[in-house]
Amino acid sequence: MPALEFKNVSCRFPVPGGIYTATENVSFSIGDGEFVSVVGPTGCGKSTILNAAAGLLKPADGEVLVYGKPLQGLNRRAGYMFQAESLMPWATALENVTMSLTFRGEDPKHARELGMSWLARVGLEKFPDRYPHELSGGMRKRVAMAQTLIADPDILLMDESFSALDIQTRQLMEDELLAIWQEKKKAVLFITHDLDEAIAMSDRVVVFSAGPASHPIGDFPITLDRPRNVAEIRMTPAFNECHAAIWNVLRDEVLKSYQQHRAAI
Ligand SMILES: Nc1ncnc2c1ncn2[C@@H]1O[C@H](COP(=O)(O)OP(=O)(O)OP(=O)(O)O)[C@@H](O)[C@H]1O
Repeated sequence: MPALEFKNVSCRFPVPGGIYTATENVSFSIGDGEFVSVVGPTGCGKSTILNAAAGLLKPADGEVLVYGKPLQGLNRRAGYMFQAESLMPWATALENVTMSLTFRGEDPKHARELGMSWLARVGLEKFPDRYPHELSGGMRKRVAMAQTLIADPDILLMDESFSALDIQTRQLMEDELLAIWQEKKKAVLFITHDLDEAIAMSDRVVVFSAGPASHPIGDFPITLDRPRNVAEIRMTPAFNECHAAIWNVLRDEVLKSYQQHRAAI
């Protein structure tokens, strides 16, 4: 049974003068423990689909199934990691990481121990008492990753999670995420505008068409060996073959989207 399934999901938004159909009849699924990336031109509905999977947005038509059950309300089996900073500025790194456990009423000693083990897992065991403004952007992302993973969600929803980072830090974070994923085997829906990142990380890459009424137009299995080092794998011929095949489909959509934006200016 898939961890997450989109069945004919259409999402529409009221806009001045009418209704904008962002996505139309989106159907694809993510198996338990599978890492799936969604790529597509800007504004094609990637975040919209992720919000529908999180239960933050109710589709106008169709449904999202979580382990076979129609999603109603928030997706409680999922953890989210967005592009924007999600840490509480008034809480230390450790307090941020353990926040969900604290809200759940977990024993504080247990929460602290688990929090410290997650901080160690992301390489921040020496900084439990630092506040977000005392950490670098990469360190804050590590705290956010530990904060998401400590709740042990079955599904990870990640929206451009690393795109604000410099390239070296980004690759370190990607490797870190892959190492944790390899160990814990969560189902991952990974939204990115970066095709290289999508291929390096994923088991499958789903390509969305340009909007409006965006929908999947390609679903590519990525059979590159694991474990992967995201910087090294980009230099292999197999990676380049995947890239060429997917870009062949994505290129036209990116051009369409670019022309639409130019026409709208
Ligand atoms: N609340 C909203 N009201 C009106 N239109 C919206 C709303 N949310 C999204 N849209 C529109 O729906 C389309 C899809 O938006 P979405 O943010 O999902 O795209 P995206 O693929 O994630 O974009 P990007 O790659 O630029 O982050 C866009 O045209 C956007 O303007």
